[in-house]
Parts: sequence; C-alpha cells; structure tokens
Amino acid sequence: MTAIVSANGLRFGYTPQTPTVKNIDLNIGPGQIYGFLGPNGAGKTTTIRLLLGLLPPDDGMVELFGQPFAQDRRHLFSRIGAMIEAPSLYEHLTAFENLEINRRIRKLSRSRISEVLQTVDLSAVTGVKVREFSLGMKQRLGLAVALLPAPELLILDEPTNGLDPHGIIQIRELFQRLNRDCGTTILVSSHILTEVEKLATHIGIINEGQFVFQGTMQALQDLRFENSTIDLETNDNQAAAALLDGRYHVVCNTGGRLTLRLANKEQAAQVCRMMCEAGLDVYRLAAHADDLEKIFLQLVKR
Ligand SMILES: Nc1ncnc2c1ncn2[C@@H]1O[C@H](COP(=O)(O)OP(=O)(O)OP(=O)(O)O)[C@@H](O)[C@H]1O
Repeated sequence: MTAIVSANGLRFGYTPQTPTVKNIDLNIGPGQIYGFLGPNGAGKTTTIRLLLGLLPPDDGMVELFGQPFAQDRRHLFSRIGAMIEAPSLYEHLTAFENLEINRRIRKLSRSRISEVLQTVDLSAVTGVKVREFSLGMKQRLGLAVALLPAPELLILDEPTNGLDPHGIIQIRELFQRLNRDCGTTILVSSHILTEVEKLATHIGIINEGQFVFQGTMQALQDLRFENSTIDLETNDNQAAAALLDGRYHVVCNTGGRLTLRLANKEQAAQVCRMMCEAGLDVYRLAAHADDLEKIFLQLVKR
C-alpha cells in the first residue's frame, strides 16, 4: 500500500555546523493518526517544514501520496491541509472573511465555508472579527482553513498549544471524527504525550533531531512492561520462590511477598500459570509498570 507520507534519510541544519534534523526516516500509512512527539527544540517543526517542502533538505527525500515534490506540486497541495504552530489569521477580518480569502486562493466552492465552520463548531460566530476570538476559537478557525480543501492528509504542528483541557478535548474529538468519518490521515505534533496518547494509532518520538522510538501506540504501551516488576503472594511463598529460582529474577523475597523483574508482560501470565500448575494458590499478582509519561521522559533523556 502506498504510504501517504514517506521520508528517507532526511537531514537538515539551519547552519552547516549544527544539524537540526539528522537522518529521519518516516512512513505514515493511509488512515493513520501519527503522533509526532518530542521535547521543545527536538526538531518537530523543522521536520514538518521539510515534509511540506517549506525547507529544502540537505539530504534525503520526501514523497507525499507516493509522489516526489517536484512533480505536480499544486495538485499535491490540494490534497493536504496544514497548520504550523499558530494559525495565520487576519485579526481585523471575520471568520467568514478569513475563510473566503483562503477559498478564493485555492479556488474552492463557496459551500466549503459553511461546511468547515460547522465542522469546527464556529457557525454561530461566522461574522465576528477574529481579534474578539479566544485562543481556542482561533485554533479551530485555523483548522477550518486547513480543512477547506477537504484534505486527505492533515499536518498539524502543536494544534492544542495553549488550549485549556476542554479545548484540547474538543480538538481531539474533531480529529477522531475526521479520521473515522472521512478517513483523513493525520500527522499531529506535540511535546506532551498525554495529548496524543488517546488519539494516535502510531507514534514517533524524536530527540535532538533523531527518532528514539517509532511504532504503533500498542508497541509504546508494551514498553511499559519492559523491566517492570510484579508482586506475587501465594499460600506458600517459599515453594513459589523455589519454582521461580533460575528462571526469573526475584529482586525481593520478604517471606510475605515476592517481587520479580519481568522482561515483558507475557512473563506475568507465565508466572501465574506456573503457580497454578504447581498447585499453589495465588492471592496477589500485581504488576508495577511505568506510566507512559515516564517512558517518554526516559526515551528523550537517552
Ligand atoms: N529559523 C531558524 N533558524 C535557526 N535555528 C532554528 C530556526 N528554527 C528552529 N531553529 C532551531 O532548531 C531546533 C529545532 O527547532 P524546532 O522548532 O524544529 O523544534 P520543535 O521540536 O518544533 O520545538 P517546539 O516544541 O519548541 O516547537 C531548535 O534548536 C531551534 O532553536
């Protein structure tokens, strides 16, 4: 299946001495919601600019919808909606007027304006000047601009920046709706994992211009169980410890409770099965996995 976004060996530096993006390989398939994460200054915006052809790479290549940029750039852009950092809006104009300018530039039908205003829930304020909008309303109007061409691919750089929890939920639900109802592929960047973990199907985490993790959301979740521990309590902990000896790493045996280090979550099931097969009663089997935020912080500290 053709990738919607494909980048290979992407390199870029604002100055020759300091590479900002170092060898980025990235693939986003149709219908994916790709959470692009990294701490401040990791190179997310720069990578997004490279993907959109707004910066020329020093090395590497980008294909969108299986086509390099050089070919039919105008047609490619008609299939993409993008919002990089703060939305570019005319504060002295109304929501409608802002959309109308963009609609004319992109030669789109007039009906798209009311459609996108409805999608982002701004139909009631179509005639209000943007300078009277809250930050959340401005973000949603920026999204409406990005949605005007009914894009197959949405690229959004920190779209929830500065929003309150209610605003973040509204934007998340909007992305979920677009993805579910229209099949829109979405690349959304953030420096906060919790903002994308409920949304993304795939995750890429960069630090200092290179990936430290790329995979499905499930694969990231599974990392929580690498090197996690479980507490085990049975009716005969001595017998349990003897069974585990040599096969599992028992880090603590207090008599009342055994603590084991696990290599993966499947080992918790194996331990449970082993106890039952030996006729021991399991009173407690409690996993202590890292939370995702901790995993994220560990990944970007390396
Ligand atoms: N126009 C520019 N000229 C020189 N250096 C720049 C420019 N834009 C960004 N940088 C530098 O490149 C690095 C990566 O910046 P970038 O904005 O891509 O990171 P980011 O991950 O998007 O960060 P944030 O989450 O803070 O937006 C930073 O060190 C930044 O200072």
